[in-house]
Amino acid sequence: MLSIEKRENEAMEFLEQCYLELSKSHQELEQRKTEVKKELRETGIYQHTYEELCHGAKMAWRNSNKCIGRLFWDSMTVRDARNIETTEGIQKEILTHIDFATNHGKIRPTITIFPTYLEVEKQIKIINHQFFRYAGYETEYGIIGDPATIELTKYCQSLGWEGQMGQFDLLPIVIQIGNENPVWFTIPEDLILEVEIEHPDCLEFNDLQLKWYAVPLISDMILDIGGITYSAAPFNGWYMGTEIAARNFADPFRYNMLKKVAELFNLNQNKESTLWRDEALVELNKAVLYSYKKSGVSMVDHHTAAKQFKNFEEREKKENRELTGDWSWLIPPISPASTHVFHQQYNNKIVKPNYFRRT
Ligand code: HEM
Ligand SMILES: N=C(Nc1cccc(CNC[C@@H]2CCCN2)c1)c1cccs1
Repeated sequence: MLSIEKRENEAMEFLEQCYLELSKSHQELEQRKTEVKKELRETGIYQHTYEELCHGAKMAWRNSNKCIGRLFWDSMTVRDARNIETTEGIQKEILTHIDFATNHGKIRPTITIFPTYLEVEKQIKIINHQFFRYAGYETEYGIIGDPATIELTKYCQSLGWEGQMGQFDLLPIVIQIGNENPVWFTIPEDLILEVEIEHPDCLEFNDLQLKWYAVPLISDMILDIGGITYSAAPFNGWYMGTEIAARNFADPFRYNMLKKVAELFNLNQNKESTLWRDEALVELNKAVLYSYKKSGVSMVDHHTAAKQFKNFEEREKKENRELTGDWSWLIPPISPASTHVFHQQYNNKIVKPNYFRRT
């Protein structure tokens, strides 16, 4: 927990940067700093104006070193849900976020910010890592579904949720206020947009019966703006194809599909040097990009994403802001050296506002 002193310094630093970027007058800045100092001294916390909250959430995205998608940082929709206090209210806001962000496939980067409290017993926590995620089941015949969610699946079952033991059962969303009993709910069918994965040139690809959800919606990161941390601030963008095709479907500890794809394309798996893994990965990535495009669901390929990131680098330079980045996350998992990112170094300094993993 931040000391009052530390929180005040972070608040002042944020207000100076934020008001400068919003071209506010010196007067407005000084007046606001006085107000915030007073509120902090009296209550130990302070309430952001909507403008500060909105710009702060965008600055946090702009400062996310691991994110290749930051060119569009200023165009995010920021939904202020700080007036919501009940689990019913939270559920309604979450479903409205999903509907608005999905937008029938033309995905809108969006964040919903729930209230934050000093009192631990009032803190809102969304248990899920992402709103959309498939269940993982350990059975005596092996694992069904996504191995990455086995623990969360067991936890949801302990709360009374019953899965269908399928490869792609969407898990419920679980929220908890303070130490109250967690509340769970399923996402209504009409709000769920998924993409069936097919290959542009190989009909048998459909036999793999692969699909994935349209909207990546991270719900377990903490938004830190000017010394205030928001523990429930779910945000979404659109997927980069490699996330699904080179990791979720390809990792041996996820859906582990490379062998099956190689069989489908009659690739010679007798020795590594036939590069059958690499060929299977490319076919899988082509299928994912083709399927999202065909379904009208937003997605970016890793080459286009790298070019957009190059634009971001140039624009940040023009704005006289020091670019920060985490090279090991910014390079895509396939053909990394075919992008400029691989051949460049990035300063991995942590700048706030930012999004942080829950510890
Ligand atoms: C608009 C399209 C976007 C694309 C294509 C994109 C792409 C990515 C990718 C590929 C990663 C690496 C993820 C992984 O390897 O697991 C990433 C990480 C990240 N992105 Fe973005 N992003 C987008 C929008 C956003 C938005 C709207 C936010 C927040 C407002 C955001 C914040 C982050 C953060 C915090 C991480 C690091 C996550 C972690 O530490 O685990 N991104 N992004
Ligand atoms: N395209 C996206 N991908 C993304 C972004 C942040 C975090 C994640 C999930 N990363 C964790 C997984 C699991 C370990 C390595 N990757 C995905 C977005 C998700 C939300 C906004 S954009």
